[in-house]
Amino acid sequence: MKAKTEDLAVLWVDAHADLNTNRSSQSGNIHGMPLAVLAKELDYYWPPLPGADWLKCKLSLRNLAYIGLRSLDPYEHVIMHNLGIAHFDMFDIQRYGIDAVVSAALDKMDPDHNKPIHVSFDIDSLDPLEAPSTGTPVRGGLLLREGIHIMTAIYKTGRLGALDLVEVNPKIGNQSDVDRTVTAAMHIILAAFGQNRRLVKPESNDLIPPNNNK
Ligand SMILES: NC(=[NH2+])NCCC[C@H](N)C(=O)O
Repeated sequence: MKAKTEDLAVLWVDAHADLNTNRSSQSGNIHGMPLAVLAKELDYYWPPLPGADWLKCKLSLRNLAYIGLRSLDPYEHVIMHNLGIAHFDMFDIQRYGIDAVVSAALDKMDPDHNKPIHVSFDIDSLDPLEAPSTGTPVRGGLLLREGIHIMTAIYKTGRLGALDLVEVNPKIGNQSDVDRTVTAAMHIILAAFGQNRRLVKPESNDLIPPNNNK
C-alpha cells in the first residue's frame, strides 16, 4: 500500500482497540499499539523511536471504524471518545444486528464510498468458543457467522484493497482448539475474497435435472 493508497479507509475488527502508545500501555505489549503508530492525530504522542524514523503516521482516524470491541484500556477509551473514532461494540451488534453495523461502519469510515478498504481482522474479535488459539481472548465475542458476514459485505463493496488476519497462535490450546481457530480464519479470508458457501458447482452434469426456467 503505497502513496496512492494513503487515501484509504480502515476497518478494524477486534476485541481490542490497539490504540495504546508506549506511554499509555499498561502491558507494554506492542501488539496493543499498531493503530496509535498509524494515526496522524496521534503523531505528537510518540517520542522519536530509535531506528524507526521511517515510520510515518499517515492514517486519518476519520477513516477508521472498529467492530467487535469489548476490552479497552483507560487511555484508549478516552482517546476514542475525544477523537470521535467510529466504533461498534458487542452491544451495537446485539442491538442492531451485524448487517446494520457493517453498513454503518462503511458509511462512517468513508461517507462517499469510494476509498479502497484495508481490513485488519484480529481473530480474537471472534468468541473464544469459535477461535480459542489466540493470546488475549475475551469472552462474549462475535460468532463465526457474524465474522463471515462482515467479510462478505466487504467483498460486495468491490473495494477491498488489503486484508491482514492476526493473532492466530497455534501454540495455544490443544489440536482441536488449533484446528477450530485455523478453519475459522480460513472461512474469514475466503469470505473476503467472495467465496459463497451456498454455491458449489457439481462436478458433472449427469445428475442435473432439466431446467424448466429457461
Ligand atoms: N492485538 C491484540 N491482541 N491486542 C491486545 C491488546 C491488549 C491490551 N489492550 C494491551 O495493550 O496490552
